[in-house]
Amino acid sequence: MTTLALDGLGKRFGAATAVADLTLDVPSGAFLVLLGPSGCGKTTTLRMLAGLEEPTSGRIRLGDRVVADPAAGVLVPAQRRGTGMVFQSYALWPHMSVRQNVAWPLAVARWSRADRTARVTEVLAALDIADLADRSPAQISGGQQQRVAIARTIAPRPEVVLFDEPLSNLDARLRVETRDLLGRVHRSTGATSVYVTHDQVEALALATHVAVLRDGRLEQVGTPTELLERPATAFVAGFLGNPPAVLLAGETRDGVLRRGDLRLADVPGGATARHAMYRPQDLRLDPEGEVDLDVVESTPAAGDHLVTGLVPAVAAGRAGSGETDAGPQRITVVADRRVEPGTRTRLRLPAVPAALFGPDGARL
Ligand SMILES: Nc1ncnc2c1ncn2[C@@H]1O[C@H](COP(=O)(O)OP(=O)(O)OP(=O)(O)O)[C@@H](O)[C@H]1O
Repeated sequence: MTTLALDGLGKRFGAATAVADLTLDVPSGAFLVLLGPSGCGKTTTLRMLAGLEEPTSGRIRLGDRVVADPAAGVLVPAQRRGTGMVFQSYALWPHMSVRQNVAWPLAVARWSRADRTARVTEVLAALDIADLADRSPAQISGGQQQRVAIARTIAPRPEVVLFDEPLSNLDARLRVETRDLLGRVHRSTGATSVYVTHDQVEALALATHVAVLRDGRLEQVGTPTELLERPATAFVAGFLGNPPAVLLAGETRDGVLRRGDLRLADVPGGATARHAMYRPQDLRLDPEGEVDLDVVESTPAAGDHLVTGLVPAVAAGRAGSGETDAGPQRITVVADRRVEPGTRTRLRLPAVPAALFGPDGARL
């Protein structure tokens, strides 16, 4: 079983930095999801783990083996890392049957014929595709092709399985089905897995650990619950969760965070706060509330309604010079009734926000 440790990992492409100083450790058997907006460095990190990209700095350890350490001249080639990768495009051999595709890496690794046959039968059954064994990739659907690609990757029992947005070419229903299947496969193989996505619903469903990246840097790594309950930065708070936490921007004056005339929170210890965080379920729609909300969407969800609206910008002149990002903010709250889009209502805030974040985004 294999732990995974990145230590100060960095990758530059010419003058551009794709990944900077990435340090994280996950235990053996973890399902680590790399999550973040487009261009934040997820795929580059995954490709460095696979050995498809050479780091410019730092170190990668898989178990007790250093597989990349440019300062020490170490770069273990992809095929000797004990990793397997599932791509967004299924990349099956078109001229081979499903069975032959899955057997291929075992033949390359010189498994005996008997072991190959037994293992192929086992993984085809695990992925519910035994009845497709003799078809060619052209004769099966996209969802089935992705199952074959997953079967082919896990067949040689890699210690680390890497997934690069494997579900993004599937329709919504197949995405959920295949996601469940991936969870099942992970639980049964126990292989340490690293999974790249920008879909946080997928991330929260599968992950034992989530690393949120932004502009090539790690914002936070932890279990999904840790990140949801104790986000380290305003970015994580506003990115993760369905719906994510609500952040209201304001300005700290005389130890109080204010949004225009509204007092959001006392700020302890002479610190400067920039954002107050509220959990969507702690905000109530109330015509007597403190904050206006211009409703743009009202979606039924599990007996409640997700009401999305814009909190208008703080009036010019009242915001104060330091308050740069108090413009209209799109937020979603959980309400017990539908609210007509196009109408204005108000939000009642709890007396104390769930967290405060400073001007650098860090939690106070
Ligand atoms: N081969 C390359 N040459 C130059 N720049 C690159 C190369 N590969 C990636 N980059 C840049 O590095 C940054 C990180 O890219 P990366 O593909 O890792 O992001 P990502 O988080 O996976 O994005 P997405 O979700 O859109 O796939 C981006 O700014 C990208 O343009």
